[in-house]
Amino acid sequence: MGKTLYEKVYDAHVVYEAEGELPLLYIDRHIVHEVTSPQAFSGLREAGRKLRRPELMMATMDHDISTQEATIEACSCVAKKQVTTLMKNCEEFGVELFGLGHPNQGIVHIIGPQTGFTLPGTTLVCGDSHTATHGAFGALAFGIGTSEVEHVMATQTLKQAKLKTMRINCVGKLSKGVYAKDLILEIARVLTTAGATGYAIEFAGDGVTSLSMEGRMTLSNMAIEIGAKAGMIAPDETTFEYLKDRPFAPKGKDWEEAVQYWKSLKTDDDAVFDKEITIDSGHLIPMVTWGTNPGQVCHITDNVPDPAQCSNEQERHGIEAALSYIQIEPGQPIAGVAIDTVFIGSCTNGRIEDFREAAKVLKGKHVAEGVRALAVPGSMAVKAMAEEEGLDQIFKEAGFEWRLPGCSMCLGMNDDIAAPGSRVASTSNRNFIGRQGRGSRTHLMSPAMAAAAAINGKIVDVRDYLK
Ligand SMILES: CC(C)[C@H](C(=O)O)[C@@H](O)C(=O)O
Ligand code: SF4
Repeated sequence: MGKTLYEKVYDAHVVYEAEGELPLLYIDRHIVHEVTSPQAFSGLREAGRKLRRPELMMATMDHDISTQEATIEACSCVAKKQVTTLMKNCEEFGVELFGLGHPNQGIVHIIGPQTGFTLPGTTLVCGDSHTATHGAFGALAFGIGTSEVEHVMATQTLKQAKLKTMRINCVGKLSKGVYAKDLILEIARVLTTAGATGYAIEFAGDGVTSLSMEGRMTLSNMAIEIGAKAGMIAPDETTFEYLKDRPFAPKGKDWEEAVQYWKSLKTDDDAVFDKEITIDSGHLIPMVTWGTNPGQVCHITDNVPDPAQCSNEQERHGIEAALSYIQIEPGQPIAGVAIDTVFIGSCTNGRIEDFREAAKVLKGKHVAEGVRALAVPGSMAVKAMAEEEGLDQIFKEAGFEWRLPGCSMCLGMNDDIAAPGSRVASTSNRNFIGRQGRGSRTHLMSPAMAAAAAINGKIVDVRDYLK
């Protein structure tokens, strides 16, 4: 029987399998950030250990740094400590750090791919739940806990159970005004946030292969939001084209050999998945979340659910609680809901294409009165590219604040916090209660949809603005 893409990468990395224990996998790549690494470094220091392969690690700061000023002074108290600790640790243990102001600095899941550190067929880990993002390249990438971070640092291996496999076949290319973000939100609607628990997903079909690498990363990024540990996409010409000549990608003869190998990283025709589902991506329309998890989402033309019409008691309570927090009437249309804050950024939608698409909507327009709008590039490279194309001007002229790279209002660990009671049109990946600031409410959507919401002061169908 043939193998799936996941099985091929997993099997190629098993270094030891003791009876009755989980297989030990070799880890090719490890990225660290300021929030989940301090204890791991301390553990190593206390045990008198060194890093097994420091050259396979990359470090950056993203979660709680200021996006207004690239200095330690501009960081909050806790952030200052985490940032300086990371600097000291990287110095002491010999890890390459892309710190504040460095041209490679940015959100972990944006700088890995952009520098060619993320490669097909590798195992890649990071102490961060959205590590699945790198699976868009055909890497087996997943988030790990702090004790696992320490284990990888010390041994370059990790014990990992083999996951169940699921293929999500996306049939049909996305139409104008519909993006990878809409596709993953539709998948979350169909599967719910627990639908892929225990699985490694493979995203397939022409709805996926027609996407750019940026779009594919948006899909893989949110695999965790439907419960999956990994979200992989088979590497193809689009992948190779994206990676060629990136600083850490192989060069010359090594590149040729690597591409040869990467071409084998496809699910075999006779491989069997534990589960397969099909999504009609060809007829998809823009999506917006109405609740407090990414699975509570509907099409822009829909009304939010009415709990009174729900026969399942648990589901009814879930809807009631979400609507009560989010303050939307049962059965109300999602279009037309007023927003006062807009956030375009994060590891889901903080890439160059995201700013290009939002800028198309914003060009020559201004955000509605009373709307606070932030545009936060995912990395210094994205920022530089956007500025070279003049996108920053479009954002600024539209009344957006154009910031420095970081996680920013995705989770409000720095001072980019949504005000209590505010309602945010956000391109990030989590709409949990209070995620962007205590008492704030989040509606997840694509960058183009967020831009359209910004200029209208309410949730609208972006397709009306792209004619
Ligand atoms: C702070 C960090 C550990 C966290 C995560 O693991 O995901 C963050 O990135 C998030 O998105 O909530
Ligand atoms: S941008 Fe948001 S989701 Fe991504 S790593 Fe940062 S906090 Fe986590």
